[in-house]
Amino acid sequence: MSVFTPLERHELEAFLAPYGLGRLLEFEGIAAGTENSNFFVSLERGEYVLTLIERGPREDLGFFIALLDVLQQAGLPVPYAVRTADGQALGELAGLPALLQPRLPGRHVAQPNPHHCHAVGELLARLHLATRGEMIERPSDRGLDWMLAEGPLQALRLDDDSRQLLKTALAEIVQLRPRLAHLPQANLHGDLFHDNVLFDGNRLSGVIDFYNACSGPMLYDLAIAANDWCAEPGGQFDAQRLHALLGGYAALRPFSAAEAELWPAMLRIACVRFWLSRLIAAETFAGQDVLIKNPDEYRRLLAARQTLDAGLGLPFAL
Ligand SMILES: Nc1ncnc2c1ncn2[C@@H]1O[C@H](COP(=O)(O)OP(=O)(O)OP(=O)(O)O)[C@@H](O)[C@H]1O
Ligand SMILES: N[C@@H](CCO)C(=O)O
Repeated sequence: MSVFTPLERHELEAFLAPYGLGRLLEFEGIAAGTENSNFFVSLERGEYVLTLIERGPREDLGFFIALLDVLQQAGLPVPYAVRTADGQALGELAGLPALLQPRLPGRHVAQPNPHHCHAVGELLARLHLATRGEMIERPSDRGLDWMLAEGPLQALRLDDDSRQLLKTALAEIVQLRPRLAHLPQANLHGDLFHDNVLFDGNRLSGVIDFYNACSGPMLYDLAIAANDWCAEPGGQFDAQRLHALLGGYAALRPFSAAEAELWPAMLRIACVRFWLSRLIAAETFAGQDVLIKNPDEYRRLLAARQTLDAGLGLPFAL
């Protein structure tokens, strides 16, 4: 399971004392997740999730805390940082930065349907609208520069067809880069997969795992979500789910003409990002007891995105 840093009860109790939330009743490592160590923590005064941040520089944590405060104030169901009695959001446990957040209700959906996709589209639009006015700058550490640096290295490990597929996609990124920089921007979730959203019945009750959040083109966030929420196992889009996601989004934030034009390319870029990160994770954690997601799924998605079926473009382009 993906608890990289196990905790002893006594060290957790010492960490939790300044929050003033009562005695520790129970805690349990969470198997899901691939990047950080997470624990469900039951305290006398409520249910929480403790995250030990395993990846990324500590100075970025101020960004996550500030962004989640903005989103919580905008009414989004997010895991903002609970403060200690003297106002500290960020602690340290087992030598790692540590955050305590409310445990959000609901469960992950294994098989998203159009209703779920519509709700995710709306949620993403609300997230973008809440931040576009006063976007908090943070370039993604897995942005275009990273793709162009890592892509050629990972290409060396691939078979001929896959290498060609990746190289074509990287060349497209180089060519489109100046236009991508002019797309409308906001803060992005950056990883809005179905294992990062909770539903309580039909109600979207939580969005979690903001550790890939950044600032950037809003269209990129939508492409990441579309690739995960609306694809068939072979990589092709399910038209009903895709229309539901895009419709839910566009009802709150209509698309621009430039976004409509760049949509097919943005879907491919979002495939490259996760194909590469999964290839790297598979290599880094090979043989370890850590959840490793299949890189090949994103090779298939990228191959399927070489052409976009008529009717699957952005529906409400201006
Ligand atoms: N605030 C929360 N409320 C309820 N459940 C949560 C919360 N935070 C995390 N979880 C649970 O813990 C699991 C792992 O958390 P998360 O996805 O943040 O881990 P990660 O290692 O950072 O992720 P990923 O692999 O998605 O990048 C989630 O799938 C969810 O079930
Ligand atoms: N959601 C990512 C893992 C975390 O970045 C993936 O499915 O590859």
